Amino acid sequence: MTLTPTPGTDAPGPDAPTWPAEFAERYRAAGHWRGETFGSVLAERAAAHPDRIAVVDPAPERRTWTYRELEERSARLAAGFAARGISKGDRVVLQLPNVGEFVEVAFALFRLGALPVYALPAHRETEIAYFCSFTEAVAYVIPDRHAGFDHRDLASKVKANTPTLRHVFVVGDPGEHTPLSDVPREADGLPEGPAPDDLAFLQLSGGTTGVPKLIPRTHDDYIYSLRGSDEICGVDADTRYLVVLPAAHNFPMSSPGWLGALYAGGTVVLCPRPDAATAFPLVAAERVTMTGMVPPLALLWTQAAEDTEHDLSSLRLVLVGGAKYSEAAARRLEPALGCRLMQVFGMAEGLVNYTRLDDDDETVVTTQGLPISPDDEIRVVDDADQDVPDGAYGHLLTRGPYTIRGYWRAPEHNARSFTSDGFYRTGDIVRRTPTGHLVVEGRAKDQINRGGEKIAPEEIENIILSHPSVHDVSLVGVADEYLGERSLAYVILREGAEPLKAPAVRRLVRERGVAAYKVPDLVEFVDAFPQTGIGKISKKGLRSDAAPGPAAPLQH
Ligand SMILES: O=C(O)c1cccc(O)c1O
Repeated sequence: MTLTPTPGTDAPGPDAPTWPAEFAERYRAAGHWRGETFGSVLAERAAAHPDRIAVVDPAPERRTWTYRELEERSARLAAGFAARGISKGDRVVLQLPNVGEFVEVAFALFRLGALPVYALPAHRETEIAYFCSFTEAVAYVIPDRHAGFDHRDLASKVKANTPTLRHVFVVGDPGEHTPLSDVPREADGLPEGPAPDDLAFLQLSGGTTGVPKLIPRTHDDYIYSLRGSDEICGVDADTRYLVVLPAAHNFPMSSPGWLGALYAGGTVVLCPRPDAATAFPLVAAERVTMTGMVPPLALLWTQAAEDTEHDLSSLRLVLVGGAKYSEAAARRLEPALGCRLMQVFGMAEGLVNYTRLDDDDETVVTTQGLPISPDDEIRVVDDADQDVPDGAYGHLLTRGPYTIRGYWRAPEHNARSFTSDGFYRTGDIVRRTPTGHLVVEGRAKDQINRGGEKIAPEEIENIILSHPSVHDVSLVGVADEYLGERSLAYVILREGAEPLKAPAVRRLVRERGVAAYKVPDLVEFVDAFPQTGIGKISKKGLRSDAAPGPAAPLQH
């Protein structure tokens, strides 16, 4: 692994903790880490079946990339990036919707060993400015406009404030920036690529703190999770995987996702929007066999499929995960969509669990599955880190061949989020069934899971606290039939301060420039928060005080 000094600290140190040598040796000896890189995998697939379709981007005009085209175009783009001064280890914030260029740029960066930082299309100035400055990004890749938002203006503002940011590449009309299509497609000049144990990219953590943490994944570890996922889900060269969720999310990327489909030599179909009206005709036209989605979307698809004219008969498997999926909803999916359901419980930090294709129906609708790997170590512990018996609820800790040993440049946070022997504290409360399947009961970490989008309350509380009329605030998740949870801000106003109304609180958050899914769904003004024995705010108390209300619409 290439280690670069951490700026701002005296001691040069690794950007992220990695696996101790004896673990790395064990994972190699077991055949988990095979010395592949994303560049080598794509080159092999392109050599083996150059004319097979790798990527389909159906909108607005159908475009396809064969394996040969994807490999050639991404290698030439990599050389073009290199000619523009982007090198191995540099960070590049990648914020594209589900378009073919996402795949092409990602593979160009993989080939170069530059690290994509996967921003979501929903991220706005606050998040993007932070990703660019914290990672000292040298480039930022955007669409011109997407979902009614002009990303070029945002890029101009961020570039003005980020000294390291030298390039903004735009897919589409560039405005004052550089069109991605202007990057020279060089035939040679491609420098040596990364090693298999080098970092491949930085994924975003759902987070529990004021700012999101970055998750460093290596070629070795991520490719192992793809191979394992492919095996479990039955992904092969005939798989046609529809990317319904934003491609930057870990779930549609790797469980088994678009990267899993490409690893197996299958075809990736990019869905521009996740709604059934957009996706069903694509499933029919492209003969899609597999996809993955969050529970609220699975519910919409289930309802829509019960009365559709579109031919969904090509679908074999739908994966559902990312948030709580009710047993009742899970029972309806298979008959409605006419395909197999698989529950997946995963995290961008690593560990991914799947129910299995040969699990009985009861297990599929009531559990969140088994880990990918026999070398995934699972501990379920009490508050004192003592193991609880099987069947009892406890904190889920995990360590293994594709679970990180620490976040990127976050030593203090790492000391809290990992045990001294390298187990990641997931923050989830689970129990294990006699077959080893995990059932997720809830979470201990301070995080809201809004239909699969994770919100760190602290980040939003800090914004609301900046208002002069606000004395204190607590953002909590409240049960929602449709999203699983939505967010409620309890606000205590300062005595004698200008009164504040709920829409003003929501506007304050929105105008700070954060992703729309983080804007509180509900705001309530209270005189005091429920207190616990030790006087700290009880988020749990707040949650149980809040009555579930009517379902909110899903925001794309
Ligand atoms: O982050 C997640 O919620 C998630 C869910 C399912 C599968 C994954 O890989 C995930 O990262």
